[in-house]
Amino acid sequence: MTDNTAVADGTTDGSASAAGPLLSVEDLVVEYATARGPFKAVDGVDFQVSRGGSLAVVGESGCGKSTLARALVRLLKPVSGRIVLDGTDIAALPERRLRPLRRRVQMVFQDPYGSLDPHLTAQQIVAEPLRMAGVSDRAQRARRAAELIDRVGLPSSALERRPPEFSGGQRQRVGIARALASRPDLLVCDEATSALDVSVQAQVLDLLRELQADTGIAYLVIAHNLGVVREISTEVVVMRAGRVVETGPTAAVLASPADPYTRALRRASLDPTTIRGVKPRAVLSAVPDASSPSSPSPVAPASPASPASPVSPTSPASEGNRT
Ligand SMILES: Nc1ncnc2c1ncn2[C@@H]1O[C@H](COP(=O)(O)OP(=O)(O)OP(=O)(O)O)[C@@H](O)[C@H]1O
Repeated sequence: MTDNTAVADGTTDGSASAAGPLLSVEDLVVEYATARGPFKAVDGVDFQVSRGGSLAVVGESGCGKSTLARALVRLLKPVSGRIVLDGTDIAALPERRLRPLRRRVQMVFQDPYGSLDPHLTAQQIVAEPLRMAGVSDRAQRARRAAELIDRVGLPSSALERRPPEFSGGQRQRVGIARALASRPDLLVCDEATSALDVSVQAQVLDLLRELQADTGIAYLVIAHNLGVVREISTEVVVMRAGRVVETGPTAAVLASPADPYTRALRRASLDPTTIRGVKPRAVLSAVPDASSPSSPSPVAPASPASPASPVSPTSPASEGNRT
């Protein structure tokens, strides 16, 4: 990377070819090894994200959203299916060939308290991906980190502060700056605002929208809050028990959902007893699942008594957090 400005403002480097979707997910299956055998947390999922587009994946707790997100950044290795990033299927690429592509898809995590190293300054946190990307000049890295911190709306004094000295919203801004450092084409935001107060949530969503307008970065937003989905996405994928039950333009799907499960999600998100858009599982699990009529309560997680490591040889622990 040699273009300081582009790195600093998060713009993509133009290496993506212009034709076709940025990301195409095809018949993706991700399993966990459990005491009772392999468990399909993501079961034949298909969707596409256009260049500069914004797609939300929505569904109640346990439907497989985070598993999907982690597979997309290859913190988990799918058992089958394709993840075609700008023409290259990364689903099964060995780490050596994956490494140069990792910078193009970055992730912002839900927990702004746990996803940043508390011992590092914001400058070190944001500069680290630059070092990994081969920017060897320390002064150059520091300059770019300062530009990114400014870009996400934090004062320059933030550079010398450590995560415990920030509020949740400020930490999430540092996480976004870190994710932008490698000039990704796609940001996967896994419940990136759900740990934040409503007003702070709105500020972070505003920031994400501004960044997209300025840079053309694409978003894949994992959310259970339909308010967030409305705010940030133009396309939506509704997941239930590892499968896609409905997909389409966000406005149309939320205005008149075709699937009973989406209707139940929408009702739940409007219900005052809903906690941050999540209805207690019992209500949603009452919606019959057309795809598996024999299972009366398919929304209930088929999670094992004792979750085991993923089936894939490439576990999150072994691949680590690349952002
Ligand atoms: N390490 C694991 N081993 C076995 N099963 C797992 C493991 N991690 C998740 N699961 C199961 O996989 C399913 C999908 O989990 P996942 O975390 O992807 O759901 P989610 O939709 O992101 O939920 P939430 O919104 O609560 O984060 C759940 O049934 C969960 O219990």
